[in-house]
Amino acid sequence: MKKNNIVLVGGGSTWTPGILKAMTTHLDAFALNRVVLYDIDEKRQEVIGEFAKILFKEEAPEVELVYTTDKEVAYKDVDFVFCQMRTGGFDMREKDEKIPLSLGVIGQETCGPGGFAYGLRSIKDMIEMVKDVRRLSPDAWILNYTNPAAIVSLALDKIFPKENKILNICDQPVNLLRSYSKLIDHDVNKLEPVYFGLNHFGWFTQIYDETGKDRAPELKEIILKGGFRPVDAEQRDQSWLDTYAMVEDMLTDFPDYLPNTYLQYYLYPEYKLSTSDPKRTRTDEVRAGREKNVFAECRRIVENGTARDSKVVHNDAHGDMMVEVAASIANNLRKTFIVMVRNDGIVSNLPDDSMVEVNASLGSNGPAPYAVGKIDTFYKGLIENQYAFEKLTVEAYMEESYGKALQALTLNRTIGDAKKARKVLDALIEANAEYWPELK
Ligand SMILES: NC(=O)c1ccc[n+]([C@@H]2O[C@H](COP(=O)([O-])OP(=O)(O)OC[C@H]3O[C@@H](n4cnc5c(N)ncnc54)[C@H](O)[C@@H]3O)[C@@H](O)[C@H]2O)c1
Ligand SMILES: O=P(O)(O)OC[C@H]1O[C@H](O[C@H]2[C@H](O)[C@@H](O)[C@@H](O)O[C@@H]2CO)[C@H](O)[C@@H](O)[C@@H]1O
Ligand SMILES: [Mn+2]
Repeated sequence: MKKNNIVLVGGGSTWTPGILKAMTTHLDAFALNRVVLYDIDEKRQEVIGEFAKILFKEEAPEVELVYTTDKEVAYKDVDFVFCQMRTGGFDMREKDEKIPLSLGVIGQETCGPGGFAYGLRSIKDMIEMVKDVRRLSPDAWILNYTNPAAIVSLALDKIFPKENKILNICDQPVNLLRSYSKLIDHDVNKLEPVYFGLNHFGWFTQIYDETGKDRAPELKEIILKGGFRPVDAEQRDQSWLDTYAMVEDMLTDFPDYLPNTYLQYYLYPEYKLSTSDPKRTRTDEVRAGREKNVFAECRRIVENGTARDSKVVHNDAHGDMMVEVAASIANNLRKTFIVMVRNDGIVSNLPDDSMVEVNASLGSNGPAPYAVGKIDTFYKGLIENQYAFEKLTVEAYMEESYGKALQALTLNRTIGDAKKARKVLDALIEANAEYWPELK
């Protein structure tokens, strides 16, 4: 089996320890030669990088581990790029959440005006990353997790239309599947989901088990009777528990399919707004929780010189999935994953150039998506509205157009009012002056 050279972009991310741990536990499936951690923030990178050296010395001593802030080192001769950057960091995520909330609309990392603002920041850095990678590693696979993945994937598809080695993926479907598997006490690896939609905007239509039986009806009944909690509820902050609980409401109103949790912001914007605190948002929870714990634990491990007793770097859906996706491509396994691809007729009554999130078999020639066919009016209407928002957002960036930005935000279901959209847009322009193109 070929041994791969990997670069993890956003090497100082809170998710990096878990991904590295997953790499060390999947070496039989995904062989490694060299792992480079790359970040633009030297301090963050050093803490996680020193931890990584200990982890790899203990769990995978044959693999070379390097960390750097030099992109010439990072992108040279790699087979796979795992990309998970956050342009503007948590300081800007906080503004994405708090500015809209202070103006009376939803403030969220990837949905509504927060996702719009984050999107305009991410696109620039993502274009630069793709160009750098292609200069230094023309054949590398770029596996992107950077959010807002819906907008990033659409922008990259428009800007690099001939690229066939960029794949955008989200871990939310796999994480939901793990939670369903717990509800019916079934091995998650034996469940086969069928899914359609846009990223953070989709539905599971069936959940087949190994006998071919669709378990979705049973799952819906269980959730409608007893609610829904994530598989790792003990490790979740309150906002994620509230989010999962909303699945019961969505199923009560729209019982056809099992919804992605992110649909709560589009279906119940007024309720979500009324239960949000503009002074304390998800960013505050992450800073006080995951970020603080991950960095403290990495420092502790470095001080002790061993990672063997560590809990923070445990595997979850995120790390496992990233490595399994890479393994399926590297070794032409053609396993099925839910990924983002250009529609091109997969959902036959949606625009060809939308980036849909659907099942695909994943091998060395990339994703081979499965056809979905026609979707019903309610779902088509919701998706077309959201897709128009995403497309206008990307066009606003590419054409540096204030008018398109205003159209995008006016269309978004979390706003739906042009005067509100203009207020939020103007406030976000001011906050993002350092990151966005000038919108004229
Ligand atoms: N697709 C998914 O389902 C999924 C799941 C989890 C996280 N994410 C995304 O992964 C990313 C990281 O999330 P996080 O919460 O760990 O954030 P984080 O801020 O902890 O980590 C991101 C890191 O990226 C670095 N960075 C910023 N710009 C960079 C650039 N141009 N080049 C290299 N590094 C850069 C930052 O310095 C930071 O250390 C975010 O985009 C997040 O939305 C996606
Ligand atoms: O608010 P955050 O930073 O905790 O999370 C935002 C991300 O949420 C989703 O990711 C889930 C993931 O699916 C699951 O495996 C688990 O690790 O929790 C994460 C949330 O904490 C979402 O899919 C990502 O796109 C978001 O970035
Ligand atoms: Mn996601």
